[in-house]
Amino acid sequence: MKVVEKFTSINGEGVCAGELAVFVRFKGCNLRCSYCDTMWANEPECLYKEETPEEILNYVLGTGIHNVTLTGGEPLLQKDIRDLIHLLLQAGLQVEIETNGAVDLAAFCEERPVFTMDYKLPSSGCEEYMITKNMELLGKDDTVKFVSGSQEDLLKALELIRSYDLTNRCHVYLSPVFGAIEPVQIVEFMLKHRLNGVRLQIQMHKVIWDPDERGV
Ligand SMILES: C[S@@+](CC[C@H](N)C(=O)[O-])C[C@H]1O[C@@H](n2cnc3c(N)ncnc32)[C@H](O)[C@@H]1O
Ligand SMILES: Nc1nc2[nH]cc(C(=O)O)c2c(=O)[nH]1
Ligand code: SF4
Ligand SMILES: [Mg+2]
Repeated sequence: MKVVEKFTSINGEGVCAGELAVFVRFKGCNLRCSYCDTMWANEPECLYKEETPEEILNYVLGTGIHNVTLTGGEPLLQKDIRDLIHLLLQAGLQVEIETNGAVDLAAFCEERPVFTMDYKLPSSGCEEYMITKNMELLGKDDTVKFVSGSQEDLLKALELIRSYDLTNRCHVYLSPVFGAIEPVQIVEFMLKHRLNGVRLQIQMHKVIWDPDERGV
């Protein structure tokens, strides 16, 4: 598997935000979002270490931390990702996958990690690649995240939350594209539309550390 970084930190995003987590970041992505904060991991020349699922499991076990986040890049494009998910779950770890909404989740639903799935909104430039039937595969422990950079994005998120009844299916987060929209604008939008059951999320690691710092 093509690993570009592994580190321990607090999870800065999602339902486990604030808890310790081990991160494994994989190289390569099938999208190119306008705002991507880890585009370096998607570049063909990015250096990586080839590691087996067993080696990754051993690293994770060695940290003594129970939450594992697989991210990237797009982690579900790694050839051995199913083997890795299997090993981590078998070891009793809490496995979260950050995925971009452009990979069919049906293939990953037997042995179930927790999915944090983005729906890429208009300002990402990648909305056309969204596989909307993924929404129907999500359950109460999963999350749909709308990373929003404009009012147009927020209106699209609202439409999807309503049409898929997302707040009754899974966790729903609105998160600002870092630096593109003020969090208060999202709060105002939530109040205006009475978005009960939806949470605002700010990437906590970008508040704690320099926003461009890697490995945190
Ligand atoms: C770098 S992506 C990797 C996983 C997967 N490719 C995806 O997009 O979900 C991890 C998370 O960071 C979010 N993200 C990337 N750039 C961001 C930015 N500039 N501001 C806020 N969130 C960002 C993505 O939307 C995604 O939820
Ligand atoms: N601390 C921290 N938490 C995170 N949660 C999701 C991340 C990601 O890049 O997917 C991330 C990250 O890069 N750092
Ligand atoms: S899908 Fe994720 S990793 Fe890929 S470009 Fe978009 S934010 Fe970056
Ligand atoms: Mg990140």
